[in-house]
Amino acid sequence: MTFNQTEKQEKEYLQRVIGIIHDTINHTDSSVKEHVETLQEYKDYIWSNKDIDPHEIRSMRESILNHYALGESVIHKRSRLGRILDIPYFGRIDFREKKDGSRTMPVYIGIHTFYDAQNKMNLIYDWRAPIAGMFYDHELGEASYSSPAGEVNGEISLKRQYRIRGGKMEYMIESSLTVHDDILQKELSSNSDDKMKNIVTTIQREQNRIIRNEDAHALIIQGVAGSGKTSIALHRIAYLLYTLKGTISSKEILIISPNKVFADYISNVLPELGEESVPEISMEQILSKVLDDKYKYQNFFGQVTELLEKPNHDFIERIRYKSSFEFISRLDKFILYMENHYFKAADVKLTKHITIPSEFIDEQFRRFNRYPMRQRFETMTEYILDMLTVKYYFTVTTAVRNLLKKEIKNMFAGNNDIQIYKDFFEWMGKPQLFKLRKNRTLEYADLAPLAYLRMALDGNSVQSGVKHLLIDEMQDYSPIQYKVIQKLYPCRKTILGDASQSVNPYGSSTADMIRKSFGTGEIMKLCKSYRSTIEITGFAQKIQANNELEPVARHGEQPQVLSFGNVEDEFSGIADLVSIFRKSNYQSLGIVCKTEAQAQDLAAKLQMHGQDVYFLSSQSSAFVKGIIVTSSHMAKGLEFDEVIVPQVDAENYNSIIDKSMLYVAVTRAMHRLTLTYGGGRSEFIIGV
Ligand SMILES: Nc1ncnc2c1ncn2[C@@H]1O[C@H](COP(=O)(O)OP(=O)(O)OP(=O)(O)O)[C@@H](O)[C@H]1O
Repeated sequence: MTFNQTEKQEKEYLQRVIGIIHDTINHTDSSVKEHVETLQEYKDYIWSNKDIDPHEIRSMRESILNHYALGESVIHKRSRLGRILDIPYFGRIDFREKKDGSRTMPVYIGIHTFYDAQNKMNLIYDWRAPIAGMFYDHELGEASYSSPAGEVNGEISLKRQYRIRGGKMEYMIESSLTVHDDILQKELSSNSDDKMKNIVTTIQREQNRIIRNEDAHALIIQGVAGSGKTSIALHRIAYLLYTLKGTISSKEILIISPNKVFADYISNVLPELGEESVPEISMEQILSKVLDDKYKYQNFFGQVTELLEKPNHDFIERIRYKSSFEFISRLDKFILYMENHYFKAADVKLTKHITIPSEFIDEQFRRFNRYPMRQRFETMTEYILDMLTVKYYFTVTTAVRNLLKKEIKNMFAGNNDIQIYKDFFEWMGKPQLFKLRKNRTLEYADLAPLAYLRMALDGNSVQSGVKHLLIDEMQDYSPIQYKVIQKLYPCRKTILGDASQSVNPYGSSTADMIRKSFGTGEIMKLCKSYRSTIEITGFAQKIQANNELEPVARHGEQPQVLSFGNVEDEFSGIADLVSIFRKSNYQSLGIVCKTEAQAQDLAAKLQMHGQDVYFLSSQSSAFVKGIIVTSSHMAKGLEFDEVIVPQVDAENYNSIIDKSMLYVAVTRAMHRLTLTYGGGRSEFIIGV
């Protein structure tokens, strides 16, 4: 007989579980109170007794620290319990192990484990627990999971999904499937939020494989637009924090994210899953730090803007070449060349009677070749002075030591970063590929090679505090950037992106290129797209086809392309669309322009027209709900219920990079999409 067979029984059981959670919360509250009172008692005692002996103080300090730690863990437990009251669980499987005498066990699955201490049983299993993995991976019938004691085989005889909100069961669905389509459809049809939400109730099988992959040292996820890459990567982090508890903590994970707005947008997922947020950083910050933040540089946003607004053949060539593997191999050869030609030894007169011959100094430079070049000076100095002391009883003074070190350093022609980098281009016979901008500002594409050179000369500063690195929007980074990353962060990595969504088409990387740069990596693909309706996905496919993409079966309105006679009419049309949006049930509207300048201009005009819109710029640090006017570059990774793409004119959208931007813009739409133009229609939307 099935445990909780009927919906009525399930509803009663839910209330029983909630009652037990309440009891546990009450118990936890009194435990917190006790800890607070005890700590207060200690404090009072210390304040009122001036002559406590040191022995007693020591033992009291230990007790206080103990109470404090216990109190903290109880508070943590209390907040977890508070969270599960709302949705204690969302799924159930009945599993019977293939073993004599074993009984069918109902496994209720939620965001956190809940153990009923009184009855000594687990009432809810964490979605990350090995047994819970079967909920995502298996249909009814034979199933297995890996436990610490080995593979457990058995059979799933029942599978249910529940929608519980505010502690009330809205409905339950019994299904033989992994995750029932109706529930997924309901999730996907709902409106967007101001922050990314967790998808723990509807994780799909192919997504679960990525979340739970513990083997790959570098897991590279190539996923089509809206396939859940970012969501999955964050669930994977939560999974790793659970599975590897004690060996990795949130602080030891680092996310390389494209900008502050995106970091803010995803910041809720881990806390929703009961984990702390993890630190984030940008690629530019990492590279600039390697160079001691010494140089002014054009940032990535600046590079993209320049490519969009003032595309210049030479600039494109510089970026393109610096993103090639040939460039890396030339750079490696140049480093070898420096090793052989940049150190010119000379005699050093240490005192009136002692001169160190150049041959001897040169020999030492070669002897210490296992050290990076600029690290040898100190070691060579020490070695030479030691030899002098041993052989000639020479007394080394600080002045002599400093003199010798300075002389040796001056024999090396590679002490100035920018100079050697310039030399490198001369040496290759391609001096035109390096250009310093006004005020000695480096181009973005030069930041990584310069950091690479610096690390070769000074040694790597391995960031051993980072145990797992997450890189989102992987397609926007070039192979040389990955080389630097690999040297700095030799830890495990999860890297995700979509080659079709590059805003940096001349300097982008595919999954294969990333694997080649790292020298290792397992590539996994996500081909199903969940964000947009079939109609929107079909429209995007006509702009830039991806044969691997499979849209989720969810229908909606046909995207519209609206033609206006001129820009003024187009603007009025957009203002009308904004008014229509306000009357709709949708929560978020993204007006996504090609460039930031266009977005700023449009936002200002709409504001003048009395429309309450928010201009999201590259300087913004938070995502807001409502009506946003922004550029494609900034919109990347975000999503909106409705998207309007203005100015899709032939003049505005005609290059490869324009096409990429248009693709990014249209794939941000979940439910409704409109494109407008006031002049000639762009070739990218002819026939769509
Ligand atoms: N299994 C799932 N259940 C419910 N929703 C899902 C699922 N997978 C993805 N989604 C939804 O699809 C949308 C896209 O997810 P996400 O932003 O993670 O995709 P992405 O691949 O990173 O997108 P892009 O590369 O286009 O920015 C989100 O609204 C997410 O909640």
